[in-house]
Amino acid sequence: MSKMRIYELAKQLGVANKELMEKMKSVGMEANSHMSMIEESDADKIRKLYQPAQKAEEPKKEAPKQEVKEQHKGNQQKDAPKQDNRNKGENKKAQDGKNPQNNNNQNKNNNQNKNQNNNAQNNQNQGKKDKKGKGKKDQKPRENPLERRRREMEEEAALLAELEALEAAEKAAEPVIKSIPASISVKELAEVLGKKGSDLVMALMKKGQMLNINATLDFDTAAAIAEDYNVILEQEEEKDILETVFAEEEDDEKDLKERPPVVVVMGHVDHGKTSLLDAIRHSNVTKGEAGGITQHIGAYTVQIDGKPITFLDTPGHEAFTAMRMRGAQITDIAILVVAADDGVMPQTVEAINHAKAAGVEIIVAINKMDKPSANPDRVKQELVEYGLVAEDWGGQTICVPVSAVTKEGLDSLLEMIILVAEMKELKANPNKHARGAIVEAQLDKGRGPVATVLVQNGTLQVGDPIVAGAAYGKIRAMTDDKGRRVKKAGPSTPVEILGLSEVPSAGDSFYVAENDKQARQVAESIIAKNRENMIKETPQKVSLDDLFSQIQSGNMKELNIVVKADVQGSVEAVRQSLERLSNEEVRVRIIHGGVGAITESDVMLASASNAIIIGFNVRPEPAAKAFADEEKVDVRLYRVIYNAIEDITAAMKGLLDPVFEEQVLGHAEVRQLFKASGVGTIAGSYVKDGKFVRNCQVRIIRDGIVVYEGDLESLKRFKDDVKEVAAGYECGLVFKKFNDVKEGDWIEAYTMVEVPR
Ligand SMILES: Nc1nc2c(ncn2[C@@H]2O[C@H](COP(=O)(O)OP(=O)(O)OP(=O)(O)O)[C@@H](O)[C@H]2O)c(=O)[nH]1
Repeated sequence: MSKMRIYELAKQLGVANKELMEKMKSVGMEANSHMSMIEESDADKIRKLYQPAQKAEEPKKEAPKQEVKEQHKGNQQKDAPKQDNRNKGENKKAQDGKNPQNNNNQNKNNNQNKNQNNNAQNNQNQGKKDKKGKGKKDQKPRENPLERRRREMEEEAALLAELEALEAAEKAAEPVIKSIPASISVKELAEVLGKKGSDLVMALMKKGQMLNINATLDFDTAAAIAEDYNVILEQEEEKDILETVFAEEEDDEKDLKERPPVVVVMGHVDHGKTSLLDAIRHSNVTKGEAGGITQHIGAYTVQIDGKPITFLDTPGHEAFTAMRMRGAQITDIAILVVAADDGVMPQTVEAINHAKAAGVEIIVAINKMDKPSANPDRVKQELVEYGLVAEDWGGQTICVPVSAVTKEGLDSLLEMIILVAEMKELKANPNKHARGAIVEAQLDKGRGPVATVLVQNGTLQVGDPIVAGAAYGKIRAMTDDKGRRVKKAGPSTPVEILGLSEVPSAGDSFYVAENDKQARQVAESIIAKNRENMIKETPQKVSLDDLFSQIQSGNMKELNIVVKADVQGSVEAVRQSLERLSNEEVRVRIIHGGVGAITESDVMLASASNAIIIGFNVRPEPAAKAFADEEKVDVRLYRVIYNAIEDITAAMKGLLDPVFEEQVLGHAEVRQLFKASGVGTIAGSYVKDGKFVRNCQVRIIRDGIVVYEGDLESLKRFKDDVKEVAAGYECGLVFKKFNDVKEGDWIEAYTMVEVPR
């Protein structure tokens, strides 16, 4: 055992927890609770501190009990030793310090002892002793045998009572160990301690703790109270509600049917994951992606020679490790894409590690073979270092040279996937309630929460009541990856579902409940638990500008952040990247992450927990913005994750550059759209507040989400270009390179102004 709890050591050493903790503190060790763990080496040091004292005490502690027991035995057999032992028994009390008054008698008794011993042993030599004159001096008046027997019996009874009392006392001194949840009411604690609630309240009051019977105590407080009652509390392990309610029974072999493999494509940024998947499904996703980086997980099934393969498209940038991890955990095979002209890169290694950790089979696709600088041997060479030895090099790793551009090698790659899948004998039971994972989820204006899910076992059906974390609901509609309405989805099938009460988190498991009521109840208990945790985790305002000075002055040990983003995947990505910035001085902690606009409740949480708010592709609701100003909550808005990471890194080092801050000029609502040849779409809008000026910058906000950010191409009143349009007037807005504006869109006009730090 390399670690132990303080109370265990106290028990070993036979000392009170408090005393031991004091001792530990006196030698500079941490000892905040008797439940704390300590290293065995520290325990040893403490043992040494107690050793000399213990050695001296040991015989005192152990021997008496032994002797009392022996004496009892002896009394029943022999005469002389009985007397001897009884005295020892009495001595023991004195030595134990339980009967200090006996100390005075100790010597006397000892003497008596010795003398009586002598008497007993030398009865036969009485005459001899008398001659020497010793026996004569110690001789007692002769006792009547009946009286002697009565006296012996009385002594025996007294000794037995003493022995019992001793054992009872020892038993009582041994602390009782009980388990409680992470928090408990005073009343419940009293029950655990075997006390009346009112008695415990009184006892706490005497100690200056004014608590009523329904007050909730956290674990540490309850443990400290329990210690006074010689009860050691252990915290019950928290069970995952979902896993408890939906514990899965193992499937019968006969119910299992073959299922398609779930394949994830991993690899370093720009090594061609998206292009490869595109080539496989003959579509072209790359073109639609903002900035060329895949930011949302996708899932779809392709049929290869009549055999289905489900692909999960995972994003490539390091910031998306979280999403990739989830991808790896719900998949059977990982295609590791390595560009032949670039070789093994940091995220290649990361991907290898994730795949290995998840026990996923790796197939290497050496991509970009069409490039003249392609060097597949170098890739194979580099992979060896990570335990992947190519088959043609005598190893077990399948490596397929491919080109997403020329499509060379794609057939071999797919063949290999099918081969590996067949070898793995992937099976599931389609004839039961479904369970699986949320691959991606977002809020859709018209449809509500929309989630892409992957069924892992069972069959998911329209109408099923499901739970995924705090989200629950009856499945209203299901769409497959080709956008077709479906009624059922079996194992390894990705589908988009509608009907959830809220947006679940990507990576959450989902379960089909027995009925709507069960689904709601389970989700509600999860919501209650989350709320409880959130309240617990709050207290102590910070802005990025003064972060460094706060860290320097030692006031800042934790940088709390609330993250809001357009899709759940980005929340997770931002969370992962930011938490990784933690260093020795300050821990970066994401206290809340969610999808959608920044709301008043986000500001409230940030204010209460001294957090800053990071918005990624979202804006604050107007009321939330005002509230944040009032509460002095620092709200930072970003379009790109890198910039958020850069800012926070710089702030932590005190290196934030003087920045330009945007100044909002006004807002307008789009009321009618006009098309004009040569101009594009003109958004007939009404300026609600502030003003719009020529050449200002604008962002188009739809349901709290920024759908466009850029320059205002032209500002019109009727047919004329104007310099400025004030609140209460209509105007025509044309956006630079953007025509997808819709009626009801909210337009924010702003300009950048330099602000001194
Ligand atoms: N010549 C050549 N270029 C390729 C090949 N595959 C991908 N590319 C190019 O490499 C670049 C990156 O490709 P993507 O498919 O976006 O790479 P990715 O790994 O999905 O990148 P992220 O989504 O940003 O992580 C693009 O310019 C592609 O056109 C290939 O086989 N040959």
